[in-house]
Amino acid sequence: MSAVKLHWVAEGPEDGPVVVFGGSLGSDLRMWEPQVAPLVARGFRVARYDTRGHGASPVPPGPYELEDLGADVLALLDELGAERVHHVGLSLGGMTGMWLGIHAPDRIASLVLCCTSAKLGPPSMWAERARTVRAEGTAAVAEAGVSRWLTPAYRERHPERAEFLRAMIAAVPAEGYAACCGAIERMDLLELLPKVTAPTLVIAGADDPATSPEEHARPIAEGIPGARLEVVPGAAHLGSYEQPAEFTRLILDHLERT
Ligand SMILES: O=C(O)CC1=CCC(=O)O1
Repeated sequence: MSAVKLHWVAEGPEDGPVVVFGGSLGSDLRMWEPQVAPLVARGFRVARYDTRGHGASPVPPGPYELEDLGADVLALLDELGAERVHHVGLSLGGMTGMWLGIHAPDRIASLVLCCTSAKLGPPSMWAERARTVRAEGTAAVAEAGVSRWLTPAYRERHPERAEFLRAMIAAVPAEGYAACCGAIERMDLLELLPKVTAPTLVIAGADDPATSPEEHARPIAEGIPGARLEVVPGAAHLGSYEQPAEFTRLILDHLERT
């Protein structure tokens, strides 16, 4: 399949180093709002995109593969006129980041891989979720999604933010969400991680029920030469949203070192 033209927003100085942000399954580019102002204030050009099938990006019929999502980002870099960028991705966005680091190393100055996995099974779970979404819509999986994204304590303190995120998932087109489930179901990057040459920071949420630090983040950090692992307390799967200050501090520190 050929690349689609993603919906994106870029903020910050036009001549600043470009940092591209890719989000989780079920999200749109608003999930990165907490990171924008701090990075812009440090002189970065922040480009956020909606993954294909999500937000205001096109929804081509499935199946999608991870290479399609990667090709979409390479087309976005061409559109931005950016030869080489930093890529920050969370979950599905991190999987796309790994694909870019493996297959387009010349375009990637550094990687930040948040709350993600190089192989996320079982495949039957993704097939079942895709079936549910195609039959009943994304609203049917939105509540369960928020319960993986946020810790119960955060939800209790911020019910309005939990509702904002629930509505975000419920607004994703069913075919886009389901086709991305298929891409995750078939993804296996573990053996390819040693090919990544970009300086890489892996960030995990200590309380992430979907991509736990030990089962998912550590194998990535051990597979990518020179990668560093940080585990953030009090964060579930959408760690950059729940613990924005600590995730942003770690991201900025990594960007400014590379
Ligand atoms: O929704 C989930 O189960 C968590 C998740 C896995 C990949 C992704 O982007 O989100």
